[in-house]
Amino acid sequence: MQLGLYRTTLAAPRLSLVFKVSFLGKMAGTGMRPGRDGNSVNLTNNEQEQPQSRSTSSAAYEEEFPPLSAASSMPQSKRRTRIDLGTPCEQSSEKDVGNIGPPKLEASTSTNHDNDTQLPTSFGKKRLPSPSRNPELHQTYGEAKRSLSSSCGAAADEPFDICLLEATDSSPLESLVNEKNGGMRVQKVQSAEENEQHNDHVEGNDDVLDSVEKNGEVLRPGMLLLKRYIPLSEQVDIVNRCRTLGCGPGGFYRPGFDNGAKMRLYMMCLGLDWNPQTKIYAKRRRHDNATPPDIPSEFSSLVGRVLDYSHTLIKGPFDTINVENVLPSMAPDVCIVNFYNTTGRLGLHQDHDESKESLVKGLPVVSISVGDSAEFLYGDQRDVDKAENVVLESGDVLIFGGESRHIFHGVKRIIPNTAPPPLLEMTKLRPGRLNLTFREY
Ligand SMILES: O=C(O)CCC(=O)C(=O)O
Ligand SMILES: [Fe+2]
Repeated sequence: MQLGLYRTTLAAPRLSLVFKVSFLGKMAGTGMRPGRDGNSVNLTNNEQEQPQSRSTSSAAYEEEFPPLSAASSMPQSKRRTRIDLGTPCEQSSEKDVGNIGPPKLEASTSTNHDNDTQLPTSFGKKRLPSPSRNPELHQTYGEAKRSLSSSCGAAADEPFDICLLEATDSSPLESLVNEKNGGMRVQKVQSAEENEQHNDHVEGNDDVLDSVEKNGEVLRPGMLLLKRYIPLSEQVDIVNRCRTLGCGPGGFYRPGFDNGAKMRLYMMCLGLDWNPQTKIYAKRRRHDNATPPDIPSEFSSLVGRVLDYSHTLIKGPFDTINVENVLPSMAPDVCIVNFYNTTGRLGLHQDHDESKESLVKGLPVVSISVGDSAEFLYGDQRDVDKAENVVLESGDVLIFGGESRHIFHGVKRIIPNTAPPPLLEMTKLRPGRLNLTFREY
């Protein structure tokens, strides 16, 4: 793969550009295709679904857990305990982490779309707390023992708390700023606009919170990586906001499958819910009928800035290029927020459950990483051995749209202890990685 041909770098705010772009003529939304099976479903008013569904292989999202029925017929020594089911990230060996291809126990990929038109059979009935929602089982680390003061996640059947302790107010942030600036008080940047404005004027300022040495790189046509795009202050805001939303209705949960498999991550959707089992977007969650929280306006404006910046990168000195053909703009109405423990991962998959119109236009996915770094794989096929590997660090933004909208991608592993220490200090984010992917349905 001649990625070098596509590389473009832009270090901001110095705006030093190195263009080696030879691909710009071949965009214009070509090569786009809708979902593979094009199945559509008509959903009841109760769920108010968007009428589009496609079948991604469920296997990409599942981990290698046997169905519960299979587990009960296993020898005791091989059975997974209740703890296993709740915390595979902590309990399972990492030997197979490198293999994120098709799981050894291939799950059924057939989706019963008839069922998708119904409310879940459990609707209206009291559910027993599932192991995956028992906070005890998430307590991986020594610190977690002390997390009982956490504002959520301390009682059964409450959402997963991505932070270990009560979130702190702005005082530690300010004290850190004071420390780093020799006692000079720096106002915490609040809004996205203020933040941008601030970033434009911090050249030479090595303040740990807001100094960014942004580096943009075009990985492929329509696929860009913006290194360290998000300043620390904004990363803190993102964690705090996700934490608060994640503790409320429609917050973080650990998606599972009918066969007993569980994803190796915690998920929360904003705007619309995406169900990893049915691959369907809906206004309510299937498992608990909760309505996903709205996307905070700060998040939406961040996505707008990211796309504007990406367009600047793509355009470079070539005024004649229509950047919309290379990377169309979009207004996100969906955000899938994933939290990966340090042994979390996500198999290679395509994001192609959005509307046919969105996919045909190549409306981009904007992916934001906060916390521990991840080894991220991407490629043309669902083949780990042929995939490119890039490390996504805290504050990085990855965009894939246009010709790259259907790229296979996944998270091979989380690299422990790589989150910026001040971020952890200020947010008490658990060990692991927060990822937000914005899309327009
Ligand atoms: O965590 C990531 O970087 C990728 C997440 C992703 O691919 C998804 O949520 O569809
Ligand atoms: Fe994805």
